[in-house]
Amino acid sequence: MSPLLHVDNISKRFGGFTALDGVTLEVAPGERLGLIGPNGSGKSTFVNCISGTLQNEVGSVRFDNQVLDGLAAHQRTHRGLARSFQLPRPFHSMTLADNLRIPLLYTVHARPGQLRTTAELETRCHELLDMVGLLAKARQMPRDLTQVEMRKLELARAMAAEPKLLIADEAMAGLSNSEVEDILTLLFQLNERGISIILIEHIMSAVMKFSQRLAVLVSGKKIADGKPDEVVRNPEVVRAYIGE
Ligand SMILES: Nc1ncnc2c1ncn2[C@@H]1O[C@H](COP(=O)(O)OP(=O)(O)OP(=O)(O)O)[C@@H](O)[C@H]1O
Repeated sequence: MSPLLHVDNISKRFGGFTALDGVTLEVAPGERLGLIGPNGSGKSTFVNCISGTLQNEVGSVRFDNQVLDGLAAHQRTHRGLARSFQLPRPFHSMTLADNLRIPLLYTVHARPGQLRTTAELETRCHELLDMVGLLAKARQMPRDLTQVEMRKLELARAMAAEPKLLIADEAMAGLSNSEVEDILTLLFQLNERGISIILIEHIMSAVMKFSQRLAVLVSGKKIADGKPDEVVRNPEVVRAYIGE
């Protein structure tokens, strides 16, 4: 089976500093990949290059058999590549339902025929809020949400784009154990619907539970990629963490 995402040898510099140095990575359809690395190792830069927030100077990104190089972030989202942000970015002056209507409307325009009527759009909005357990708060504002609810809203907003691949960038940071479990359950449910997921996370128990495969970035380079229990025993990976 050909990979859904194929990142080939990408590099990114900020002035004289190399944040990503020739990283190659593949994600299969339906796969759950954990991406870890010490602080500043280049995980967010990698995600930003894949999702089009940043443009890599070297290398290429192919997704769903299309080359994404040069495309803007919104064009990549239209093609089925969505991400949630480390710091949720809702529209603060809008209700939760409106926070989903906006990306849903955007998806309609991007993919004509996907959602045709207002009723269909409302149904989808309802489904997304229900999926993340926020239906009862549809008319409330983001400021009324707890931290874990805010993360769920962020994931629902990413899901409004009907992605084939979801990149969850530190969706669990700062949450309690039970809240982490909540988010994990949600991510597993999304994966069961066939969505590939890249989980970027520092909480290792969550990463190990979730990931079918684990890749490790250190100083902008991929130093390991394979079965999670083998990767975490890899001496180079152990050194990178102990030396942090
Ligand atoms: N816009 C930028 N300009 C200059 N340097 C940057 C920029 N963005 C990131 N960097 C640097 O690139 C390196 C990689 O940063 P990045 O945020 O990708 O790491 P990370 O692995 O996501 O870290 P964390 O786990 O702390 O979120 C860091 O040294 C960071 O300071």
